Amino acid sequence: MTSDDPADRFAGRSSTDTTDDGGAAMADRTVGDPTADADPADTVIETTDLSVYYDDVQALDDVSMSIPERRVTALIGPSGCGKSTYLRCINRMNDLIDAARVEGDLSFRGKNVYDDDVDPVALRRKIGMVFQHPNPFPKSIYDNVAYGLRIQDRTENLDEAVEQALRRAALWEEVEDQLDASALELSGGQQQRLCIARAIAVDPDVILMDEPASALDPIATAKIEDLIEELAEEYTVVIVTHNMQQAARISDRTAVFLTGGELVEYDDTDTIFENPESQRVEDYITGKFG
Ligand SMILES: Nc1ncnc2c1ncn2[C@@H]1O[C@H](COP(=O)(O)OP(=O)(O)OP(=O)(O)O)[C@@H](O)[C@H]1O
Repeated sequence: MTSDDPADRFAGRSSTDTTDDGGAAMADRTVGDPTADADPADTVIETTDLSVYYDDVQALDDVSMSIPERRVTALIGPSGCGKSTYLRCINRMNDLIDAARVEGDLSFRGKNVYDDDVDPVALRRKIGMVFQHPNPFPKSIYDNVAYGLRIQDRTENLDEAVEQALRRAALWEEVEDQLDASALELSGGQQQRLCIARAIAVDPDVILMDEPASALDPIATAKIEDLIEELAEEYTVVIVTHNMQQAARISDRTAVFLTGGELVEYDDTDTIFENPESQRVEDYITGKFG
């Protein structure tokens, strides 16, 4: 019998060789109560004592947190506190950095993504990523979105899949008459939505976003923010942002990292911004440092 567990599709394992509690057993070891308003089974990503080093520099220090399904989780904190490092651990993009060393456990739907039997390429199909600067391929709009599907030989109903991804990325109406035009002719905001369409075309479970709007003007930023909120109806979204107002506007949960790669507080976004537990977090969000 084939398992429906998304994690099976990146690890090539049987449905019986890991726990099926979605990592809930570890929830009591996390900062705050990450699943206060949700069933613990809704945890998609569970980090336990995650530390990352670049050679001798420690970028993350024993980070434990659970990321809930179909919510927007924002990672905020001053420059260099490890937000991007944490994000890149989730889909093993840090594998591409020779100096990076990861310790601890990071599970995606109950399976440690650093286990030997995990294929990072397959993992990245389930956990897509959108970067700070839009990076469409120098190809047509259509070919950008179709790219991942073609690589996977999923070319049946390709036109329909491309249209659906562009619709979900709120770009279809702007590009439906110019699908063969170069993606590089689009505006920066459109290019970023195209990159989001490219990421969702392969049907991921999680979308990681590293400051996806920081290179965009306010109107394009507003569109991306609206889109992120819509995407969370279907996907789990984790976003790094320097913009605290943006985190407050669009996220459900907020994790505050401070210097040294320490996760200082993680809670509902309203609590973080209105009633943080830690004085250091209050000082940071009120602009006293950072
Ligand atoms: N490829 C790398 N090689 C060596 N050190 C790195 C590398 N990437 C990050 N670092 C170091 O790791 C620490 C955390 O960096 P990271 O980029 O994760 O922080 P950040 O919070 O995302 O910062 P920013 O908000 O400025 O993007 C910093 O001290 C940084 O210099």
